[in-house]
Amino acid sequence: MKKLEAHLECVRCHKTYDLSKVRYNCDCGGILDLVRDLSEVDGGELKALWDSRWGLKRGATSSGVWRYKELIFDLPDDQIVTRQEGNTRLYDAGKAGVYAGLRHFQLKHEGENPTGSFKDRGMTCGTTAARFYGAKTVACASTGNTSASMASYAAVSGLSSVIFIPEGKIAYGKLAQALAFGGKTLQIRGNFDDAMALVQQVCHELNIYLLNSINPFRIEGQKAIGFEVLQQLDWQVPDWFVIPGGNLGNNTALSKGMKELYDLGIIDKIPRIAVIQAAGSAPLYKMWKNHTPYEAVKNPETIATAIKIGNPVSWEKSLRGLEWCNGVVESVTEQEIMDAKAMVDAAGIGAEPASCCSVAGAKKLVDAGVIDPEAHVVGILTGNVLKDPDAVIGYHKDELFDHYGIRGTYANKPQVIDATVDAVKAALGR
Ligand SMILES: Cc1ncc(COP(=O)(O)O)c(C=O)c1O
Ligand SMILES: N[C@@H](CCOP(=O)(O)O)C(=O)O
Repeated sequence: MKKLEAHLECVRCHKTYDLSKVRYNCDCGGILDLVRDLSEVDGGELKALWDSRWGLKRGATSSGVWRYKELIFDLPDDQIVTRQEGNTRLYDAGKAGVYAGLRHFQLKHEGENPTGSFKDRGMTCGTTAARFYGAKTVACASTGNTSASMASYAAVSGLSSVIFIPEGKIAYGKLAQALAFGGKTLQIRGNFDDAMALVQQVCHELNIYLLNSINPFRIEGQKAIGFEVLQQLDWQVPDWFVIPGGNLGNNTALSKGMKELYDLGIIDKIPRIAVIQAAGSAPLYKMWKNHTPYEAVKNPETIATAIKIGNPVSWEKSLRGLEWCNGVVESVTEQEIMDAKAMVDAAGIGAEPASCCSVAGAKKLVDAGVIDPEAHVVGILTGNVLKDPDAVIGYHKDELFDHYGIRGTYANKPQVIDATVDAVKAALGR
């Protein structure tokens, strides 16, 4: 297969740049996409190549990202930084499907990636790009998962990493990962949006390579979530994808990837995408629902700390993606997130709170008549259940009301009993 040359293109003014220099923004301020000319590509040949790599046991293209490297970042295998990410399972939603009112509901579990979230798909590509550009240090702002992933991939590839997190506002599992993997962790007095603004300034001034999803290589890697779902479905296209939205890189990647497959003739329709935001952190939802200009949310709030983001960097790309796929945006309350999570967890699948916006949102859209109960829907679970144990325990002990107004509707309360058989019998109702 002939290598597809890529360049950067501004989403706002369409000015192009070659890849010789690191760039995240256009001169006009717009953010950049990695673009390839697909007009000469034989989609059938590409699909056959990707299918031939399915199930490979070793080597870079056994990764669920680099299997598709022609449309991700086409480098020789020995230049690729990988932890064999991807290859995550696509589950039947079970109880969570019944809860959402859907007969054909599947959940793609991105929490099964090496560091427990979808970020690994973007990070394998981002750190490969960091090495491509000769960077020594990488940095990110994070609500937790990006930093866990970046710290790991930086350690694997011999780069140092600097992490900017909002102090006290990220889940413990994620903070633990950042520290364990050796990321220099700076806790900012402020929220994620403050950290995001700061890290961009710092990377510019100190010549550090930025690994948030404003980096177009991150988006390319995350496209592989959608590619892999379609390959798992033998290239049958679901009617809908439902995906949580925070900094809005992931839905951007999903829609970009689907559009590319459609342009290549690999799929014959673009699935619709529903982006789900937490009601207290929902700038895209507000804009989309009210047809108003973009406005950041000043003090974003939600128990789903991964998506506690008021000023997402990829909102423009998100809107473009919604147009491509006839998408919708929905918002869900704190109670809806945690009840949906209880269902995902009780189905034996499990995921962190932000992930469960997919299920809460699917239910809401079915109830509203937007998604047909007979539709084939794929929800993306973005992070592992163990990332945020406090949220799980708080819900099941019904201790979240005072702070979040959340009741443990489906709580599985732990019980304290005496160490006697009689006490066990009483507890089991025998
Ligand atoms: C677990 C989890 N789910 C969802 C999201 C939202 O993804 P995005 O920022 O790409 O919209 C994030 C991060 O923002 C996350 O960590
Ligand atoms: N949830 C994210 C927020 C940053 O998102 P990114 O995709 O732009 O890196 C996180 O885990 O930090």
